Amino acid sequence: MIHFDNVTKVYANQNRPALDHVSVDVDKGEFVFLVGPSGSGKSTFLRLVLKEERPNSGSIHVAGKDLAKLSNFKVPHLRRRIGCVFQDFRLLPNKNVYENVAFALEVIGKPRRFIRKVVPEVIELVGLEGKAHRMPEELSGGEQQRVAMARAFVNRPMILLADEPTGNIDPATSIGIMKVLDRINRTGTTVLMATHDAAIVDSMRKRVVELEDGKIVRDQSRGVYGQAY
Ligand SMILES: Nc1ncnc2c1ncn2[C@@H]1O[C@H](COP(=O)(O)OP(=O)(O)OP(=O)(O)O)[C@@H](O)[C@H]1O
Repeated sequence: MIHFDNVTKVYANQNRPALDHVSVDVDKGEFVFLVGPSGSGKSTFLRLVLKEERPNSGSIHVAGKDLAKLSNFKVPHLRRRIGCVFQDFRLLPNKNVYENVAFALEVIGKPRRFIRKVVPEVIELVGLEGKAHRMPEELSGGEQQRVAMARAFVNRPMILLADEPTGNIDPATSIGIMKVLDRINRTGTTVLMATHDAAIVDSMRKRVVELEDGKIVRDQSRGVYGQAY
């Protein structure tokens, strides 16, 4: 589903690569944690998957497509098939829960009847039934992140990228967020989550890919946050 072959990314005016000869394969339906210290290249990896950045060398395939050969006008189509969740939720403050989720489908032209059917289903999937008419400011951080996950998932993306999704959420609430990500993963969506949250990584026992100074230093199935000896 995601295939990096010897990928190097050096940002302009930087002498050290953000990613340095990275090769990794993520299969359809996998759940992968991307861990590593601040500045190790996790966000750069996610941006390359979305073709928000281009590598200096190496090749990247996403869902069988060589991103180097993907013309600019096809990039929005790629991004439509990849859901994104961020640390800071990024909800529309003047739309309620239902409208925030529905908006993701409206902008890609889905019919109103379809939207009315699937939005309540996804709101229920993330555990927010009964809260569809709340405004973001009337929700806890954990609930806002559930809305963001519903919005990212409502179009049934093949991949969900999560960049530090529990970064602004207390540990007890984070467990609920991870249950939703696990539920999304069980529908067949490939999940790639960048995180510093050791407790969460240790509790999930999923594949762990660790970056350090832009290099993969560990790739472990059913791993933990720190190196397990
Ligand atoms: N737009 C940019 N321009 C120049 N350098 C950048 C840019 N984005 C990231 N970098 C540099 O690339 C390296 C990797 O950064 P990246 O954001 O991918 O790390 P990260 O592991 O996601 O860190 P964090 O956990 O703090 O988010 C860092 O040295 C960073 O300073």
